[in-house]
Amino acid sequence: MFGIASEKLTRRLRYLSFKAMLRQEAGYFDDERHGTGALTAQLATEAEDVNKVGSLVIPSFITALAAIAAGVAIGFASDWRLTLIVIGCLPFMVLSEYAQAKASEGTAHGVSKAHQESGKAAAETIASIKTVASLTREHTFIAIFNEANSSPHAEAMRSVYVTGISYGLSQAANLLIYALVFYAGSRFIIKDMVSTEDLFRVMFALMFSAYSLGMLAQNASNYSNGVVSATKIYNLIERQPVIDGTNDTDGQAPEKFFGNVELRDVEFAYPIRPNAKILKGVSFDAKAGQTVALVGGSGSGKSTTIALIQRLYDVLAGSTVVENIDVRDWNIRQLRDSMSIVSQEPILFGMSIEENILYGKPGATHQEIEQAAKDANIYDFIRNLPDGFATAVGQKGGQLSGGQKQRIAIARAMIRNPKLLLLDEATSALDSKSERVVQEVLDKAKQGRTTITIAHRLSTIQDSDVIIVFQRGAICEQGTHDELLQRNGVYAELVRQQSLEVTH
Ligand SMILES: Nc1ncnc2c1ncn2[C@@H]1O[C@H](COP(=O)(O)OP(=O)(O)OP(=O)(O)O)[C@@H](O)[C@H]1O
Repeated sequence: MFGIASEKLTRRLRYLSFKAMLRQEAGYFDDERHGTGALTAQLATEAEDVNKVGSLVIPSFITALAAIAAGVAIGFASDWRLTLIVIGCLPFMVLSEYAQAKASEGTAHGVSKAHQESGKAAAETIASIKTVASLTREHTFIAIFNEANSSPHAEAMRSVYVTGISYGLSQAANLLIYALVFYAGSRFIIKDMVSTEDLFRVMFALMFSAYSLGMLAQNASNYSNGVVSATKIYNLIERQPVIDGTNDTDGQAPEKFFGNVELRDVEFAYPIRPNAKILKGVSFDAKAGQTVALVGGSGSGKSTTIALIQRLYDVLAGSTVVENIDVRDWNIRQLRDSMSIVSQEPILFGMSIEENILYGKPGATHQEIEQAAKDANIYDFIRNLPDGFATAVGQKGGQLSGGQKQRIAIARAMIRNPKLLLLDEATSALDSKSERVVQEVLDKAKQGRTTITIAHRLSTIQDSDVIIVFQRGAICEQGTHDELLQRNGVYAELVRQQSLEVTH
């Protein structure tokens, strides 16, 4: 009964903590202390700790209480002197069981923590197997894994000694206590103070009580682990995120969305590095239907700007305004639903092509899915696959080429028919042939919507209505391609550098 109840509670806690994780704002995950690895490990193990309280600690507490009551009653009904002697010895027996449990539990914890470290090294290597193989660095990573494994090995060796010695000591203590009680009992029998039956009755009744108390003592450590884990889980569940991506009730949304975006004197620093200003007074407009390009050196704050438009973070000062509403006043789900983003690394889920596209617009008809695939110029490819739209893409889309993945990601973005399209270097991870195909798709996709695009290849954004040039977190120039060339400033220099790269 307790087992069933605690299993149900564990499932609920897992559900609530996963839901809580999805509610947290992006900055929460940037913080290494709350890295995804730590949180998912928390999800897996801490609910289990709480489970043990219900399935082990509570039942063993009730069993121990019942066994002690019965043992003491039987003992006193048989012989009170022997009963008092055995009761006097009980704390020592319980203590020795507890010490043994504590020692082996402590070392087991150390071993499993050490194994987690080496497991992390192994998982990271396997996940990057192609890079490891192409760098021919297999031996390096085998050595790293071996090194990471030496700590669990040392821990395990320590555990063997500690567990062995503490087990031996606790068994010796128990046997000593038995010997003492039998010695006292036999003296009583010789003196005719007690019968042999009574001696064995008292012994067995109270020994079973001691055994159940020992079990309780062993499980008591699970109780403290359970409390610590429950506190962590509840802290996560009860944390009120500043930006709650699952909240679909609060906030407002405009009646009609045209795709107007406005940044006003935006100052920003990432929560993990609050003193490093990333954006310093950034202001620009993207009017409905315009194509606005963000260009500039690496690390100048372009992707950060896109993240602020999606309200993955909050600005420190100034405001990000979408359709005349500050993003902080928008309903966060409606804000994000009203735009689509295509980024450099297309992220597909390990499901079918159809399911992946459907994530853009749950409930879309098959016709809409096909149309989105046509818009993304991937329809013919999908139709020629043996399983068509039902083809599984593999984990992270691993069974597709970069260009195919990107076009499916574009289909997922286009199925929403977004009025605001954000493109964060959507073609820069592709080879030149795929890049051309995807660029054509994107050029078509820009029609009839506001597009904010980050591009390194300046030739792809020359026709933009406005080009915004970022330099170290601030805008240094903005205008059309021709205006900026005439100005002969940073943009013109970037164009010169790229044409030099092309001609060389
Ligand atoms: N999650 C984060 N936490 C802390 N700092 C970050 C985070 N993401 C980016 N940064 C830092 O913010 C700065 C701006 O990064 P951002 O990605 O916006 O630049 P970018 O102009 O898009 O660069 P690139 O063209 O290389 O993609 C960089 O210095 C980067 O190290």
